[in-house]
Amino acid sequence: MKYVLKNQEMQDTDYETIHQIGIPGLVLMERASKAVADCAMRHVRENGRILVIAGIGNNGGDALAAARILLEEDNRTDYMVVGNLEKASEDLKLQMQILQNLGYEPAEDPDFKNYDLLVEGIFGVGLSREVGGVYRDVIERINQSERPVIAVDIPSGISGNTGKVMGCAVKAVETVTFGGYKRGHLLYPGREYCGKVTLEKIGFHDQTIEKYASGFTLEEPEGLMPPRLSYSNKGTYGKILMITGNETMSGAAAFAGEAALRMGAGLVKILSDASNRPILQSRLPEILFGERGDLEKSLDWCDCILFGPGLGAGDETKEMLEYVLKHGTKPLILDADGLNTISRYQMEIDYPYGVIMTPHLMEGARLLSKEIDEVKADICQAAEEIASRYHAIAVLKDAATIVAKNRDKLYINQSGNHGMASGGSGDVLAGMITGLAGTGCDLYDAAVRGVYLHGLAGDAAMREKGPYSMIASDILHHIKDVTGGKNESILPGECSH
Ligand SMILES: NC(=O)C1=CN([C@@H]2O[C@H](COP(=O)(O)OP(=O)(O)OC[C@H]3O[C@@H](n4cnc5c(N)ncnc54)[C@H](OP(=O)(O)O)[C@@H]3O)[C@@H](O)[C@H]2O)[C@@H](O)CC1
Ligand SMILES: [K+]
Repeated sequence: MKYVLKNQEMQDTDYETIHQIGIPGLVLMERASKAVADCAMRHVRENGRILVIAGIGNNGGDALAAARILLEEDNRTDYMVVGNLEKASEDLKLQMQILQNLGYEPAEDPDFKNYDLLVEGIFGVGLSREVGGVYRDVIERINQSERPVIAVDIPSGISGNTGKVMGCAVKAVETVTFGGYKRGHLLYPGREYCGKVTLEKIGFHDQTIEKYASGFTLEEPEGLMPPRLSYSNKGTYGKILMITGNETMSGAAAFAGEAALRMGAGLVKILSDASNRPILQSRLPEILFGERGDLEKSLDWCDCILFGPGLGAGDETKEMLEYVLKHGTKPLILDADGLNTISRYQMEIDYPYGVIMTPHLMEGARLLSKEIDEVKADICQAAEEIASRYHAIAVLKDAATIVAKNRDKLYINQSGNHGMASGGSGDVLAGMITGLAGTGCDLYDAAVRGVYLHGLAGDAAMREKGPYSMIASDILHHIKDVTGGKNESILPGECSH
């Protein structure tokens, strides 16, 4: 798990580290610049020429100190500063003075194409508005030079808060960042401008970062699945009720049902249109099948409910949803037509047993009565608004899916790929989350882990089938690769095969 910060949260972490813990800013800067210089040296061959381009804030200070370290290591390095030096930060002025004391003057109007590598520290977490004027000119020259660029902390022009391009932005091959990821590293389009993101420790302590970070991300699949016990039976791992699939969409029910079973669920019962009985029971004989009339007794039977995939958003769905919201007493996962029904009939939700809502951007926009562009402008905020308005855990699905719940840290997902943008993928996700929730996993953990593992299964599918040819069934097929436990013993000492 890694923390993710907004600009202000990083600045608060800086402030506390320097002024309360007592690590001088210049010590942090020296470690940051050493990490940047090391990264630059990995990118240039011997005798390669490096140009360091600094702004006038501390991001520029990191860059100039990196130039000094590169020169100390005998690299052919020039530097330049963009902006009015009279307004520069004290640390930037100091770093520049040190370079001059060592006899290194800034390069005058250098041709960027004469260098093998550019290192840019124009703006970091202090970027506060759209980029224009001389800064815009330099950023455009950097991109037009077609030279590899290393960005200090975050590519200049990318908002650390939203990943938005603030007028223009540097396209980097690698970004070296410090302490924790910034949201702009993980959210699109920023993520595409960063290249590889390397996270370095430079003296911020984990407790300080944890105190200020409002977000986190997962990078390791280990330890995410609920434990399985030697002494257990199918009742131990959850009885899941799925209200899914109308007469034209049996596939949605099949995908969600199989995904929950592949996540380790004990029993899955699908309530669907009667015409789906032969299709579902031949495709997935492991499931129990029920018709809509079984709703009342099925609600008593289950440990967890999935409502929505492939249902259609008509009056019958509305009536069933009203019934579930009134009589259900178990955690509820609302997906697809469950969500469309809520928007269409302007239903309010205040369900005390826990709700996860899994909208894609268009469904999210409808839930908030907003335009999709407003949602895209800050998807973290949109996810938080859905969570707060519907008293739910919101899983807002996009290339970087967000999971939000009031007062908890927000999750930003990094797994997955564009090959997953195809029919059925969302049903698989809904089934995976429900499978985890039904097994007794905390609901927020079920949402986060389901999203992350779904992305990893999609990555495994892409490696096998490629982004064009992979389909939702391939994601299902690869769930086995991400749940682990293949070598786990059934009884002590029984794992040799
Ligand atoms: N604290 C520390 O010691 C450590 C800091 N660290 C490093 O410092 C970085 C943060 O430094 P920072 O806070 O000085 O902000 P930074 O990103 O350099 O930019 C500020 C300058 O940009 C200007 N400006 C902003 N937007 C603009 C625009 N659109 N167009 C034009 N100008 C604009 C802004 O002007 P102003 O808004 O004040 O008018 C100000 O002059 C951080 O990312 C990390 O690299 C690490 O070394 C760890 C230790
Ligand atoms: K930068």
